[in-house]
Amino acid sequence: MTVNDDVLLVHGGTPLEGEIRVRGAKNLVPKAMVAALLGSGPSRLRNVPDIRDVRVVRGLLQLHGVTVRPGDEPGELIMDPSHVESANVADIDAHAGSSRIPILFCGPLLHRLGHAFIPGLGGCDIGGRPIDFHFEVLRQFGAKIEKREGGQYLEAPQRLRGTKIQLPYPSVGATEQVLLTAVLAEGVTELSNAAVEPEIEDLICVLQKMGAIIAMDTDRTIRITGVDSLGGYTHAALPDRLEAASWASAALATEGNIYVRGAQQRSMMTFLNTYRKVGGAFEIDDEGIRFWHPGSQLKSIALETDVHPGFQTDWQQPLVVALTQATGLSIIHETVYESRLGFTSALNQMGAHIQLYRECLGGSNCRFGQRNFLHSAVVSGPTKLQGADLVIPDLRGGFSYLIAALAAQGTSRVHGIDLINRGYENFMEKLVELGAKVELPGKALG
Ligand SMILES: CC(=O)N[C@H]1[C@@H](OP(=O)(O)OP(=O)(O)OC[C@H]2O[C@@H](n3ccc(=O)[nH]c3=O)[C@H](O)[C@@H]2O)O[C@H](CO)[C@@H](O)[C@@H]1O
Ligand SMILES: C=C(OP(=O)(O)O)C(=O)O
Repeated sequence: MTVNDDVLLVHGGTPLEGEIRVRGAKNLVPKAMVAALLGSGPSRLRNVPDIRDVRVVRGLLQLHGVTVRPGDEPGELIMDPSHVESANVADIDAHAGSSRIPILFCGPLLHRLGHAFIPGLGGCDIGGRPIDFHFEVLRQFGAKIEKREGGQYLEAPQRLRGTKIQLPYPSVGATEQVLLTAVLAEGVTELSNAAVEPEIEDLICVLQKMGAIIAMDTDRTIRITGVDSLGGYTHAALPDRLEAASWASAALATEGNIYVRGAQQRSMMTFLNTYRKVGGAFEIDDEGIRFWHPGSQLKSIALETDVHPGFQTDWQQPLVVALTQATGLSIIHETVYESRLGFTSALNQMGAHIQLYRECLGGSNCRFGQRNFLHSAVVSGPTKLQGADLVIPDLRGGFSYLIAALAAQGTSRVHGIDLINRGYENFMEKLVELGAKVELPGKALG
């Protein structure tokens, strides 16, 4: 369901209980869809969630002449790039500001067409989010880049060449940029200081199925041997570990019990360790993970976000809501995005005690220390939360507000809920299934 109405009424105080299912990861599926552009034949992607970022990429692929149609199974997409060369990309501007994904079209389009136009990016407003690494690596491959009205124009005067790249920081997007470009470049590319998130490993699996040669070393080095052509792939996307953790945090904050079908231990090990330290309970089986509040007091913790295998930054915001219910002082050090703690001011209006600091309060000094970024927090708990008027600031912050409203006494009005559809499939139906008391004014739910 797509929610057009912008306000959700949340009557808090009811534990979330029941079962929901997570499907393919928001941070993998759109990239696997972009990879289909590299193939000479059709690709088949399974476990595709119905979220806005997928719809955006589907639109972009179609604009570039890729035929995208549902397969026989629910959540299956078949993408045929046979007609990319003859596509007319007139309406690309309509996709400006839609998501982070358009930047990843650079390599595939340069290989196929010799040129690309990339509209301005969207994504969550949680920091400056520059794309300098992306352009720097594309230049190293031999691309020419020019700023034009509404975006960036790129050209590859000749076949892109493999190169030696050292990322200044293990950026997920820049690592994917290198992978999607190097697979068809001439010769070998060696990427050091690469990001190694599970979604990147899954993208590597997709590319290997297409015929790519990619080796991952243990020291964040990825070596790609370019090939002359790639075929299509058949792949089931890895499940969304970020959505799964959001529901786990919701179970904890509302004193509930949620079975997340599809959640996988392997990609969530760091989150699970932290969840246990906070006092959350979980049980893993072959189909998913059950998360619940065991009834005892929750414990405060010190937490630092980091690149994989560290604590993923997208897990941070929902867990902070649960930490408002823990006894004592929790310390959060956000080291990936400089402005990702801004969402806490609304939690304070609801009754939380969260103080932000410019200093690095974790065990390490990060890129944001000694600068003007409120990127550390001290959460003092437990505090009773009260319903409030909330405006959704970003994807995970938005889901965190939903959790806070569900945990609070009284009614909250949550504005801007459509943003959550960018990364959480059918979240309203899931909330209703879990017994949440939510209302879209003027509409029946459930
Ligand atoms: C669609 C998608 O997969 N989004 C994820 C992806 O975002 P995304 O790929 O945008 O995140 P990056 O890993 O690139 O960003 C990490 C850090 O590097 C900086 N940076 C990045 C690129 C660049 O050219 N220059 C630069 O300075 C960013 O400002 C940020 O501080 O990884 C993030 C980190 O796990 C997740 O939070 C996002 O959910
Ligand atoms: C930051 C996120 O996503 P994006 O990179 O798409 O803005 C997120 O999923 O929390």
